[in-house]
Amino acid sequence: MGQCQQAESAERADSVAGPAVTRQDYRDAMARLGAAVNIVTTDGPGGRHGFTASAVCSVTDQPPTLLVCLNKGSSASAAVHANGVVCINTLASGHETLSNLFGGGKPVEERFAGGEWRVSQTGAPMLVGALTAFDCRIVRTVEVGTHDVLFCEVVGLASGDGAEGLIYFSRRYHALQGATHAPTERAAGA
Ligand SMILES: NC(=O)C1=CN([C@@H]2O[C@H](COP(=O)(O)OP(=O)(O)OC[C@H]3O[C@@H](n4cnc5c(N)ncnc54)[C@H](O)[C@@H]3O)[C@@H](O)[C@H]2O)C=CC1
Ligand SMILES: Cc1cc2nc3c(=O)[nH]c(=O)nc-3n(C[C@H](O)[C@H](O)[C@H](O)COP(=O)(O)O)c2cc1C
Repeated sequence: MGQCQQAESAERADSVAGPAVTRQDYRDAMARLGAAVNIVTTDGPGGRHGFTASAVCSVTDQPPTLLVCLNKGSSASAAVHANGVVCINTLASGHETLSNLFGGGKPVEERFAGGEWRVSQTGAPMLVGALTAFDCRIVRTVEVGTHDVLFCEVVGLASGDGAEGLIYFSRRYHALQGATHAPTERAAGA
């Protein structure tokens, strides 16, 4: 086996019988799957932290639950696990700079200085001006490969009046036109 083939085979996903899919193949395919952009924040005994996440998905509405995939190597990981709470702040168009601030490599204080925050019911920072925000307790964590899948039960919600969403697609941000609606705020089940 030549050097190139060896390197390629080392890059293949860890699957016994599955097709040969490299990490780069997978990422290139995922780049074609558009997703909302969120800043996931936390605070508590483990300290304040936050990271940008597109791997966020609704699981069930009873009890209202989302999942978030967090890279175990992220600088936010220890704080998220220690605090056991997160606020999933879904970004609106115009939040691209904030998304990049929380997208890695910046000190925590610099990240939070880029936005206006208030303290949610769980204590996690809630972004003023977020399209919508889910205040959550982490009820279960499942480790898969490089990531922890956090199952987050929603205990409070806040929706802003922003009309345009933000989508990450093809490694770029795109504004998404939507209908304007009145701001709401409520605890889950209310
Ligand atoms: N789920 C994740 O952990 C994601 C991580 N990122 C990180 O943001 C940076 C820039 O990303 P892009 O400009 O989109 O280029 P990219 O080529 O690194 O990623 C393309 C797509 O692949 C997926 N992806 C990337 N890294 C992943 C990972 N470690 N685990 C699972 N899925 C992953 C995402 O859907 C992403 O939009 C990279 O460092 C990337 O690792 C970005 C999106 C999702
Ligand atoms: C648009 C975008 C989406 C991202 N989505 C995720 C994600 O879903 N899960 C994740 O663990 N990291 C995601 N990241 C990467 C993290 O925001 C961050 O870079 C990573 O946690 C490492 O950051 P650190 O410098 O704090 O360690 C994303 C980055 C960007 C720019």
